[in-house]
Amino acid sequence: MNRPFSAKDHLPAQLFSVAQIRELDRQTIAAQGDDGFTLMHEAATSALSVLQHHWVDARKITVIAGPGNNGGDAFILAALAFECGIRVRVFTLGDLTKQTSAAQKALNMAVQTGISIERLSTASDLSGDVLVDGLLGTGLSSEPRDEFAQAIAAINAADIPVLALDVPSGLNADSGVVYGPVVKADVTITFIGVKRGLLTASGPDVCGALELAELSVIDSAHANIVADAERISWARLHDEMRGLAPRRGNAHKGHFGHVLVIGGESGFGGAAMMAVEAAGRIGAGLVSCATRPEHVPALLTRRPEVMALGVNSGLELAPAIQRATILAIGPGLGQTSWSELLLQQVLGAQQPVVLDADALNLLASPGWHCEFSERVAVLTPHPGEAARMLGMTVTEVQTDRFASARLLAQRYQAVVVLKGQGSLIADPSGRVALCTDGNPGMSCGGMGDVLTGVIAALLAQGLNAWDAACLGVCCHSAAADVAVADAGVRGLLATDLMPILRELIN
Ligand SMILES: NC(=O)C1=CN([C@@H]2O[C@H](COP(=O)(O)OP(=O)(O)OC[C@H]3O[C@@H](n4cnc5c(N)ncnc54)[C@H](O)[C@@H]3O)[C@@H](O)[C@H]2O)[C@@H](O)CC1
Ligand SMILES: Nc1ncnc2c1ncn2[C@@H]1O[C@H](COP(=O)(O)OP(=O)(O)O)[C@@H](O)[C@H]1O
Ligand SMILES: [K+]
Repeated sequence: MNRPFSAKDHLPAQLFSVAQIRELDRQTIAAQGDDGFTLMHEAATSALSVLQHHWVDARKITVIAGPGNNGGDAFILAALAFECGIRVRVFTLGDLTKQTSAAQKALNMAVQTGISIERLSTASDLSGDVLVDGLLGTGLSSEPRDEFAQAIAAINAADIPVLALDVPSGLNADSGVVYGPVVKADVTITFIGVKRGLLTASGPDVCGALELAELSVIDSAHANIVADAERISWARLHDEMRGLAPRRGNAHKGHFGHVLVIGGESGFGGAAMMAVEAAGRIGAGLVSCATRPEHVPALLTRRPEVMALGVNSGLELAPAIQRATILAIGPGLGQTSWSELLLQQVLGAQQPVVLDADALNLLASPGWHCEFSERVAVLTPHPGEAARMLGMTVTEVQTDRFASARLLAQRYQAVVVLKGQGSLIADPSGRVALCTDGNPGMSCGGMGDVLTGVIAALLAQGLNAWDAACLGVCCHSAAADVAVADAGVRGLLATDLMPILRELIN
C-alpha cells in the first residue's frame, strides 16, 4: 500500500490568523525601518522564483495588480520578471490614488522598466504562459463586486495557469470562506506564514498547490506570536510517533479496552454497525453494540466478533455500560424516546465517551444541557450538528470554523471535532489542530459513523481525548485518501475504509 502523504506535508505545522500575519508583518517592517517596500520586494522575488519553478518555460506573463499591497507585490514581480527577459503585461484595477507608499514605489519600479501597464477592461487580452493574480490579498473586506468581480471572472475564464500571490483573490484567508467570485489558482504562493483559511472550508478548493515563502520575519516577532492552530496529517503524526505504542507479545484483550457502541434506532442499524467495525479494525480489545433487536442478526452475520445486545425498553443497557471501558453513542441513534433513554444513561455514566450524530442533536435540544469537565469526552459534529448545538445557521458556523470549534469545546468542556474539509479539533483551552488529509469522496453517508468507531477505539487503547481525536481524524481521512488514490472519489463507501484503517494503524 502506498503511504498516503498529504499534499500539504511540505508546509510547516504553524497556522496563523490573518491578524497574526499582519502583526508579524508590522513588527518586521518596524525593525527594517522602512515603509514595507523591503519585505514586499522579498515577497515578489520569492513569487517569481516559484513561478519559474512551476512554469520553467514561461516566456510571457500577464500580471493583474490591485490597489493594495497585494498589487504592490504584483508590480515588483512584473518588474523583476521583465529584468529576467520575460515578456510582461500588467493590468491594474481599483483606486491607485489610495496606494500605500510601498505599493506606490512598487508601481514606480514597474513603470521605470517601461513595461506595458494598462487599466483592466473587458477588452483586455489575458493571454500568456502564466497569469499572476495580485488583485486582492489579506485585505479583502467583503465580496468582490463590480469591476473586481469582473476581473476575477476574466482571470478564471482565461485559459492559462494562474499563480495567486498570497491568497487567491476573493478568498477570506482567515476563515476559508468564499463570499462570491474567487480566483481559482493553480499555484498559490503565500507569504510570511500559512494563513489558516487556506486549509479549511473552501480554501483548498481554490489555492491549487500551496507554497510558502516565510520571508525575513524577525525572530522576535515569531517569539511573540504563538500560532493560532497546528496543521496535522497522518504522515506528520506518524513521523512524530504520536500514535499507539507497539503491542507487547504478552498482551491480552483486556489491555485494549472494551468499546460499547450505542445506536441504531429502527431504520438506522448500519450506522452503529459501521462504528462497531471501525472500532474493531483500529484494535479495540472488545467491541459491543447496543441496538434495536431487529438489527442484531445482521450485525452478527457481518461481524460475529461483536457482542450484540438487542435493546428494546432501554433498561437492558445498564449492565452493558458497566462492562464497557469506552462508550460511543450517536450513530443511527435517532431522536425518539428510546434514543433519549439511552443517551440519559450514557450521560449518567463515568467512562470516556464519544458523542456523535443524533446524540449531539439531542444535546442541542431544550432540556439537555450538559458539559464534560469531569469526564473524558470527544464530540464529533459536522457543521449541521454544530449549528444546532450553537443555535446558529450552518453558514454562521462555517464563516468562522475556528471560532465555532473553540466555542463548542469551551461550552461542552470537551474535545470537539468540527468535521468537513480541513477538519478542526479543538479543546476547551482554545487549542486547535487542522487536518489536511481527506477528500470529497468522504462526503457520503456512514463516514462519520466510521470516525466515531475509530476515535472510540483509540481512547480504548489508552490515548487521551486530544490525541485520540487528532490521530483518529487523520487516520480516517488518510484511509479515505488511500481508498480513492487509484479508483477516484466518486462511489467511495464508508466500509471501503475498514481494511485500510487496519493497515494504517499498524
Ligand atoms: N510589506 C507589506 O505590507 C507586505 C504585504 N504583503 C502583501 O500585502 C497584502 C495585504 O495588503 P493590503 O492590506 O493592502 O490588502 P490587499 O492588497 O489585499 O487589498 C486591499 C485593497 O483592496 C480593497 N478591497 C478590499 N476588499 C475589497 C473588495 N471586496 N472589493 C474591492 N476592493 C477591495 C481595499 O479597499 C484596499 O484598497 C498581502 O496579502 C500580501 O500580498 C506582502 O508583500 C508581504 C509584505
Ligand atoms: N470534502 C471533504 N473533504 C474532507 N473530508 C470530508 C469531506 N466531506 C466529508 N468529509 C469527512 O467525512 C466524514 C463525514 O461525516 P458525517 O457528515 O458525520 O457523515 P455521516 O453522518 O453520514 O456518517 C467527516 O469525517 C468529514 O470530515
Ligand atoms: K491575490
